[in-house]
Amino acid sequence: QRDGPEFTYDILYERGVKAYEDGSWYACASHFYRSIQDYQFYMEDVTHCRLTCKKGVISAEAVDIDFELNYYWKIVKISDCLQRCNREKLGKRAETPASHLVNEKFEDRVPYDYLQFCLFKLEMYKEAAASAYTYFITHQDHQRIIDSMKYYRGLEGVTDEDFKDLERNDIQDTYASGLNAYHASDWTSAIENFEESLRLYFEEEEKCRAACEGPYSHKGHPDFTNAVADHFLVVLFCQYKCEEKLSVFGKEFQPNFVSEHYNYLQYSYFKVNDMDKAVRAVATFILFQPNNETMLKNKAYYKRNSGVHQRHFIPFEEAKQYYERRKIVSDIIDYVKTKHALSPDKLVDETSNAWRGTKPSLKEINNPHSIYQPFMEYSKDFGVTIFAESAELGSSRLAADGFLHDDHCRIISDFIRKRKPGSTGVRQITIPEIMQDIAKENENVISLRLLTERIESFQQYISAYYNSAVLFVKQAKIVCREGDGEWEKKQHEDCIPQEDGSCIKTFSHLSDQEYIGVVYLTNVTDGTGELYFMDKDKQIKSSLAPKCGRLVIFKASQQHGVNPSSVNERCSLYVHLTSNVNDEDKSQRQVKEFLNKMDEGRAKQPSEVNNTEILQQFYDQGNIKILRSIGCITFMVKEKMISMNDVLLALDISEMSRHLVEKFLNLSHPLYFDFTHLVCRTAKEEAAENRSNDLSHPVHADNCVLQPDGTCIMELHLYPQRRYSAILYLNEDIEGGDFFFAYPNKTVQVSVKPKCGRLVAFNAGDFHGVKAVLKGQRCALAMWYTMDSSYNEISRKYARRVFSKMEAEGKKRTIREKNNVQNAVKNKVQNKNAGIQKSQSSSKSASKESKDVGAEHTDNESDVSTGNKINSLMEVKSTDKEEL
Ligand SMILES: O=C(O)CCC(=O)C(=O)O
Ligand SMILES: [Fe+2]
Repeated sequence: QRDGPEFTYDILYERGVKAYEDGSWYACASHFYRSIQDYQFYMEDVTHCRLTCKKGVISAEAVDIDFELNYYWKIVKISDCLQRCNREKLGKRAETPASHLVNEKFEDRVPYDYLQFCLFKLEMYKEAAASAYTYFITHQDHQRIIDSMKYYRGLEGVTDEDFKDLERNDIQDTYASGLNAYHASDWTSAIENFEESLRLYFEEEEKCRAACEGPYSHKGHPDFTNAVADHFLVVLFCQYKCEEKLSVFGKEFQPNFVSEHYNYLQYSYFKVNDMDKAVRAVATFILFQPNNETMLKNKAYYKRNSGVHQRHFIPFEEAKQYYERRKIVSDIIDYVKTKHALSPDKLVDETSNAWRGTKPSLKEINNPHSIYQPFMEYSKDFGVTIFAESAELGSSRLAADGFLHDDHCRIISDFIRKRKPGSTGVRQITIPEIMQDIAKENENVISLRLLTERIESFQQYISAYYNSAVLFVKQAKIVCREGDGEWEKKQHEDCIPQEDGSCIKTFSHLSDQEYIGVVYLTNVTDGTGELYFMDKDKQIKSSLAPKCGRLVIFKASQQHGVNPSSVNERCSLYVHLTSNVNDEDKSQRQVKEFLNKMDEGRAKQPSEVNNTEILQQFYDQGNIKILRSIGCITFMVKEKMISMNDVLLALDISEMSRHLVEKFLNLSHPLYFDFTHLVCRTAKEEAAENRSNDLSHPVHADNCVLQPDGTCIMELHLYPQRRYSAILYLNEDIEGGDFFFAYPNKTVQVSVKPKCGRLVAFNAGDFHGVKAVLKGQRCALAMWYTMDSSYNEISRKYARRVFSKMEAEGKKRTIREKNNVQNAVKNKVQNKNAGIQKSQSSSKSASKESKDVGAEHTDNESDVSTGNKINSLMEVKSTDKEEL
């Protein structure tokens, strides 16, 4: 068993991409090199297991029972062997394989494309040329890579030899040596090389076939035989391509690569007077190409002149097996293409040259839905938890929580604020209408991005749940029902309110291929406003209360209704999906195009990570009394619970901290906020004496999960994007609550007392914790920084936008008031104006002040060095803590 690598190829790939995006060329190259190497090791182990298990079991004695039982008995034994072998070879990795999307990237040689660019940036042109060429081998129509290769070739020091296929096996080289020897009439060496190249070929071909036996996810719920056949065919098509993949010489595919060996060999054997083998080589060649005239003439010659008979023409065994195997495989494929009940064009695209990567791979064609399958799994990691399924809700229905965070709910419901209720008291806005609003006011782009991204995720989630290849959005809209009980009920006496905002008298018959997904945007806490499902007799069978982030999925044909809510407003994002592409609402696509344009082609979505999740548990334990994100405090400003200036101050101070950290670490690339929040930890009631060893926040790192053995594992669904952390303390009138850096065994390395204005900054991978707060309330502004701009904290932009709008409205109001009152009492107007101006200017001066403070205090007070990690302590003269 190999020691598992610290990071597996999928993680390294992910990091490589990030480094590439950050312009960290060295990190990019090193991550991609390591990822390619790890992938090769990994695949070697996996195929080794497949081959040895199969050989071991196949050669074991067969039980003399009927064919089928015997066969599956063997399969069971092979599978048992495989599990053991994988566990032994791969250790923990066997349990958490990389997603097949990543594997496809490796199969398709995508890492080499990144690699060539990063190497180019590092001015490693020879290496860049090799990587580019390696990528080119599977992407021969790729203009950009062709241009890059031309460019590299023109550079000084780069020669033809540098353009080598880094993924090549030894077959080509050996074959080339054979050819050279042959042309130099060195028959012995020619024979040696051609025999070796054949041996390598058969070996590689076997490995290639074993590599095809990967996972498969089924469409629908096929019965046993169909499930086996489906998976088998996918494997078989993949295996059939192995010949194409290995029969390459130079950069060209050689159609008769295997049989050509026997052509050369027959002549070489003849030349060294090995008639026995020469005759067998003739027979082998004719097996592959029965109508080849030259070889038939040769055969006649041997018969005539060397006294050999027909019975001597025995093909070589390994070639014969290879040939017969391929013959059966191609018969099966022919059969499937022409006669199989499955639509053959769906099953395989004859012209596709999957391996060369210019067309979608066979797997995609054959199994399009599989890309969605892991999606639900993956969503769990983002906090989407299924809480009711068919058993509780009725068949083909699902409800889950956590699809949106509170911030998201507010941002999305904002779109509908200006809409007036219709005659039934329902407010709604569709995506095209949102687009129109945005076109008019040119704002809300960030919110729109969030909305479309969420709709898309939802669409994938629903597709995954119904195991459907692709579902199209027929309609998406936001629907709000006013919470005012009696009035609503009257409106709906003779019809059944629907989630889409309508109220229907009779159910129309909808296709079974249409689906509805609803995500609630508000909490309805008084037990009203439920969604309910009915059976055929209109009896209510199950119901569900709306709650921000809760999603419900059901078939459109299933009859549902909505109870009016009596107090709270009931808002939801309603998405109607269909399998019929003609019914697709094209505006979804327009929105995407629009966003792409807005983003200068960079259509990356904001982080989906729920940053407050981890701290939530402390919150639940009563340890943390205040936990506020920027989104949350922005909302509080809107609701007039706190003043805008206070929040602006927090934004500015955190911004200043970011600058400080950037400067202190001497970074050449900017840091972006990943997440900012205010945390206050309060002493527990119980006696302080008993708590001296308690921790308020256990030892952890901010971007990886500390393992019992002291290592720290980056989980892609957590926060690997976080590079640095900073905590700005806001008070010191407390006992306990020391921050500390820790050793991997969790013992204290060095501790820091919180103090108003003190900033601790560190590499997000450093271990740290917080000791119990013994007395008082300890408040801090926690900040996490990333170098990946696509994680840039959306709430910060949102807050700025909300505030500037509020300010603009404030100004408008001032002008309006001014005009109105001007004509009446001039003196009063002046006073009023003065008041408003004052508060505005104080907002500006507050933020300006804090910026000046930052400029004065960029120097750090003390350094704490922990090995190769960077920790730093800085003092920031902050304004009064009460301001926050
Ligand atoms: O409040 C502190 O001093 C540290 C908090 C922390 O480490 C975290 O929230 O991840
Ligand atoms: Fe932390």
